[in-house]
Amino acid sequence: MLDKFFNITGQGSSMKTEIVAGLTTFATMAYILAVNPYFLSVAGMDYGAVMTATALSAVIATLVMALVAKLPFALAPGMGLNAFFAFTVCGVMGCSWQLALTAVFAEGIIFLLLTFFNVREAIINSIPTNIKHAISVGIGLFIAFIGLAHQDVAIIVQGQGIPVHLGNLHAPGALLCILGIIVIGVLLIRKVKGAILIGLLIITVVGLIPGLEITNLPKDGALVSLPPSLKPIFFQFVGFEEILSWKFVSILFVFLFVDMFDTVGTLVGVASKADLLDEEGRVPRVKQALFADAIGTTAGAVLGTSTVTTYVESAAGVAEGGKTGMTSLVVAFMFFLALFFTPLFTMIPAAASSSVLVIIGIFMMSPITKINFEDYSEFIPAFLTMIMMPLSYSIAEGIAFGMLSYVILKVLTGRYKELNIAMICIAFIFVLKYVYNIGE
Ligand SMILES: Nc1nc2[nH]cnc2c(=O)[nH]1
Repeated sequence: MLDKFFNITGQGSSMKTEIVAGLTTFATMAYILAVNPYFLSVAGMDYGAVMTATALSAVIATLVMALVAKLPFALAPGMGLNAFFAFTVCGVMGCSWQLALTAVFAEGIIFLLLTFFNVREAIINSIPTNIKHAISVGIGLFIAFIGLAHQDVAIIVQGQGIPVHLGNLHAPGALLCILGIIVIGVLLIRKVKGAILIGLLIITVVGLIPGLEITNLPKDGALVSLPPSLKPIFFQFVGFEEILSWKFVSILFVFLFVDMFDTVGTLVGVASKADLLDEEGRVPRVKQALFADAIGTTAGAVLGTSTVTTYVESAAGVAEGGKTGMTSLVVAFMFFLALFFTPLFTMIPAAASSSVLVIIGIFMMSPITKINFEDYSEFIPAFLTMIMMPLSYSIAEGIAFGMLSYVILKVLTGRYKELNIAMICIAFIFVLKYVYNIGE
């Protein structure tokens, strides 16, 4: 029945492949169950309640992705915007978390409307093919960088006088991450099914060796626990008088902008990697996928968490052969289980997930061969898209640099016939963003 509903065999996949893919994606995302509550608790929110909201919002959004869009993508509160929520909006700007949550809710509603009126779909379809390939490559570089620079791994660290440099390779976190890359690499070369998942488990077990202190053991030894109550953060929005301010509008704009281009980039990049794009380079059922994202953000804000987004980690399951909504159904089920087994799932150490991020980074690089290297009006924007993602630490900024340079170069070389109205509108919005420093 599930095979028929998701057309698993028809798409050249199998039930086993889809389940392994779902488990793999979940394993690379499980860290969010611990990290999101940690970030939002810095903003004053209740840690346990945010953990429940994180898992529940991931279940809801990923279920919509599985059952309505039938695509192998998983969703959860994003790491870029939860940091912006906690450290910029509530920290630097001094706003209450209730105001920040209201901005997330408003963003979710606007997203629903933009999706309903096909605006987001038009944006995705207007991205030039070479930039679409470059988005995948840029995400690859970005996630490998995230893995290598994770504080518990620190193979790449902040430099003194230079932006970054090599960290201490003798530290256990760095060594285990390197071991993870080698183990998964060997398994992949030997074509072992479930290579990423096996690698994750091996590093988690090796991290248990006494003295290493890599794998996070549950504090009181209990692996099962009831989910904490949502009550302190459920439906906590501010009134109209606080919404009618420039501060609120500028916060809302950043949530909207980053979420929109992050999601667009992730959908295009990971779908391209999964060979899911049609002949014209379009993501199938993209409207439904965007709908899942918008529902996730809106429901997440009601439950009490920052913007829910489509995760780049979905590339891990796709790399294991996941092609259908069955993969995401497994992820949704695992997030549901996680509500009761949080201590178990948060054992996976950063060294293990970071080695996976590096390996996925390598997978995401492969569309580089499809980029047109001969025509500089295509290659320069593609290059800027790729290089700006890791260096600005943002998928959205990478796309902004790529799209802006694309339009400028085509106009200045008299090739404006290759542009369409949507591209010009997007470039114009990016010009406004940079001229007025919105989001800085
Ligand atoms: N696309 C995307 N994937 C993520 N994985 C973890 N955080 C994020 C995020 O903010 N965006």
